[in-house]
Amino acid sequence: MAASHSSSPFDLPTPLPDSPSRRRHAYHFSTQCATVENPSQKDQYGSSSVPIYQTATFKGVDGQYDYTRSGNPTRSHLEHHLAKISSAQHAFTVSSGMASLDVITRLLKPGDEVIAGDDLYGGTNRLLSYLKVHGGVIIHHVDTTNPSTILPLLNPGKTAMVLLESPTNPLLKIADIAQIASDVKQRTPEALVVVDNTMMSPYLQRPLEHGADLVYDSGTKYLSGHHDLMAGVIICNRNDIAKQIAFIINSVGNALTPFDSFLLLRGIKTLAIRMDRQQTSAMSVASYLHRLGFLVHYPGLADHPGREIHEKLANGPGAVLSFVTGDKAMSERIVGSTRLWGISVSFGAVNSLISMPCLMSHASIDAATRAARGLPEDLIRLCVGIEDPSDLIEDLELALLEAGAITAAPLADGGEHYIRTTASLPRAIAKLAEDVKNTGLGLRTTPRKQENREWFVSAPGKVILFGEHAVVYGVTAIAAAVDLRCYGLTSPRHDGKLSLKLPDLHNFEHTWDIKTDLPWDAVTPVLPGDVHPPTLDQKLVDAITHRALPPAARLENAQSRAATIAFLYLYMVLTHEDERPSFNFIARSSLPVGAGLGSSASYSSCVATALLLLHQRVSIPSLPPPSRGATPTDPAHVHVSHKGRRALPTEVADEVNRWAFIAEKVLHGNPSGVDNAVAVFGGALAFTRAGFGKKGGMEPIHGFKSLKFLLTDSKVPRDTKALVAGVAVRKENDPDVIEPALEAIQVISDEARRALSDLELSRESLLTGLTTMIHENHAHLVTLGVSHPVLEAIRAKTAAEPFGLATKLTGAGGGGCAVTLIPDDFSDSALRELLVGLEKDGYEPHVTTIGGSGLGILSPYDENNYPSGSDSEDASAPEKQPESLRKAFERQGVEELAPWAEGRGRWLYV
Ligand SMILES: Nc1ncnc2c1ncn2[C@@H]1O[C@H](COP(=O)(O)OP(=O)(O)O)[C@@H](O)[C@H]1O
Ligand SMILES: C[C@@](O)(CCOP(=O)(O)O)CC(=O)O
Repeated sequence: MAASHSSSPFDLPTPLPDSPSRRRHAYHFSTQCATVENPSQKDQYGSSSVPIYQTATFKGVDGQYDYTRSGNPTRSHLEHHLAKISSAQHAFTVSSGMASLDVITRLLKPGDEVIAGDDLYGGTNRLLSYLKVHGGVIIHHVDTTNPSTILPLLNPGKTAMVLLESPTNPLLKIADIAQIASDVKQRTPEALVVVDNTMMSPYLQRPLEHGADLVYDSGTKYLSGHHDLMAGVIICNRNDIAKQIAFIINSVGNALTPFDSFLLLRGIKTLAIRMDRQQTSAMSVASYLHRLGFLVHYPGLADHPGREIHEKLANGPGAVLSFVTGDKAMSERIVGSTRLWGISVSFGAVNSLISMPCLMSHASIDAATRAARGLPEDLIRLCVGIEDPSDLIEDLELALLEAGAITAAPLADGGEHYIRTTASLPRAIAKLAEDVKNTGLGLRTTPRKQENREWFVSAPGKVILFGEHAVVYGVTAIAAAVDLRCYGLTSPRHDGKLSLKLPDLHNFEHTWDIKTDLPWDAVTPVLPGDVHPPTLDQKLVDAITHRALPPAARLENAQSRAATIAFLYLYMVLTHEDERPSFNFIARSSLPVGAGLGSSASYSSCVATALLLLHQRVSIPSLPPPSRGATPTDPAHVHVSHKGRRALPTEVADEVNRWAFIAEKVLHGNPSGVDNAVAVFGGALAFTRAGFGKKGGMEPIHGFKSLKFLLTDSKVPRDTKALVAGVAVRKENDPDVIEPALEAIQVISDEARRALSDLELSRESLLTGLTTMIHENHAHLVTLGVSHPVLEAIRAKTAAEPFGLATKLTGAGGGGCAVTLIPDDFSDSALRELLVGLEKDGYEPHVTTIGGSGLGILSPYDENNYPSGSDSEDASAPEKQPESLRKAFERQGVEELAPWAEGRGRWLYV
């Protein structure tokens, strides 16, 4: 993991790459941990280990230090080192993790309100309860796994602090720190977002980067790693808060002692290496218990409900997990039977520990509150150390056997294996059902209603500025929404049929009898609340391909073939039991199809949204009914100045994004996910795919809106799937050429991200920098083998005098589109001349600004304006009835599509 250094003043000895062409990488985290250097505090004898200044006072009057309560050189070294590895501006160390929270909560005043989680470390809960009684502070406990539960409690002028743990202790629940921090900043900007990061350490998670104001760690745990000291760490970036924290620590007198500072500094040097080992073993232990059938809480497991969010926030699942047995006495027996696992509170040491939170770390929370907050009495927490994982699993297995939690069962081949004893199964099943029910988009308790609405949805295409192809291998891509979109419209049927119409693809159209024409025997439905596995169900793809596609003659076009399979795949896996909605779906796009502008992702996003709405797996927020009749131009609601943006909740966007990614997999084989992320979330993003040894996720970039680009469609068709597969082959055959190109592209993306977010960078430097980076990124794409003579011709034309512009291919390349940066001082007449020249050569140029809205859904309040476009009803529809939305949609020319759709009413956007 490369650390981000831009915000830390402690930039030595870490080198910063100063030009995209000079590949000099920032030191990785483990290097930084091991390298303790503070240039402003050189040791007089050059000692390689920081000395312990075991002194209470310092002589003299004008020295840097006078009294160890206020400052001590050993502690300064430690704090400098902690700020460096946390990429933070300020770090403080105190006598324990709880002392950190004590210092932080001293920022509160009587009457202030604090919002905290409902699954919290017992000590945190105890201190908050104390403050409630003695400090007049109002504490709200909420389920932080659902950011929307916090919203109603955000009380401007009152809410002073939002206190989060993620993962929580001990249930390993995940809070979307980034989403919550953004909500808090929007509604109660004065409130501080505080995160207890002890479970993760700065190696795995840096909440300041996700919008937190203050982060604290119990240094007793992973940072020190040996359970031989107590320490607390507080980090922050804001100078005003840092000043107050320093004041409180000095006043209270709980700063870390010189000797403990020395020990903590020593421990930190091995943080990364310990955590890597502990995390890998934790994954093995979690998988082992999961295989036996226990309900295991660990964000590394595929079925963990918060896994995707956790992967966005952190670089790994950590080394703490918990599980239930269904029986408190049995749990006690298991804990008592282990030998290698020490029965102990705390976690983070090199030795593995086992505990029952309700009897130990969380015993200070009374039983009724524990029950109310869903903390099971039989919960066992495991904190995995660095011992050999096979010894750990064997010890656990023997303890499970001794306690009667597992039993030997015969295998068909005559061997035997262990299975969980059935006595505790009902409880686990009940819990599972409860978990599913509790997920926001979970199982419906009411039967499905017949859907009579027409759903009109749309999603934008994208332009990748930097990082295409490389993004498939974990390199960051910088991409933004374009102002061309795909539109999808559903209309209900009542005849048990399903139809798909794709006017852009040779007017492809087909209708299926849902019961008889689709290969239902091949589908494993994904139930509401569940996520689709990371790989496609090839059996279903094959069954659709061979048994559900229309005759070959009608589907010789590979594009409509792929689009149909993607549509049917989603339709079938989203269907469960006999809930099989009957409707027509039609998609049209103002984007060129297959030109590198993400037409497939915008189509996938429209399909996913339409199907999720029709399968009633997502719903859009309800508004009060209009006070007067709506018309196509007047939605009859209060005017909303932000034009519908942010009206679709994040849960809907996330769910659509997950399913659009599945459709993209059908269309592309191995998509990175950047295209569908832009299609759903809109704006401009720095996107990194998860799973390449570094943090995956996306970050919005704001510096794009003012830039003007030219997108030139070369009109040379190409196939993303084949181009991506081609790069994979070259990477395999020629790693010495391809790997350095991928690394160089990462440097460009990092640099571009930094430049675009740097508000102080002059416009001229930004444009010059982007120009260089466009040339360099294109050169690397040539190395990856995805350019095309026609793209080089467009580059040459735009670069030639008098234009002198920088152009690169965008998207998969091999034809498709090129993107050209238009600087501010490029005259209108030169632009006209360039456009005419490009058109003359047979290309299709399009001047655009980027970064507009993502996924949109037409608010359904206009449903009365258009009768349902049901095919089965059309025949009997009286001529004089107004035209159906579907008919009008089909009739629009491609140029009019966007303004016409806009005029249909109020669009809600992500
Ligand atoms: N308007 C549309 N209607 C139907 N299918 C579409 C549409 N736009 C894109 N697709 C699907 O996406 C595929 C194009 O994907 P791809 O080659 O990656 O091009 P792009 O670079 O535009 O995303 C098409 O073959 C088709 O299957
Ligand atoms: C080449 C790639 O980086 C982008 C593909 O974009 P498009 O399909 O050409 O619009 C592949 C991907 O990110 O999935």
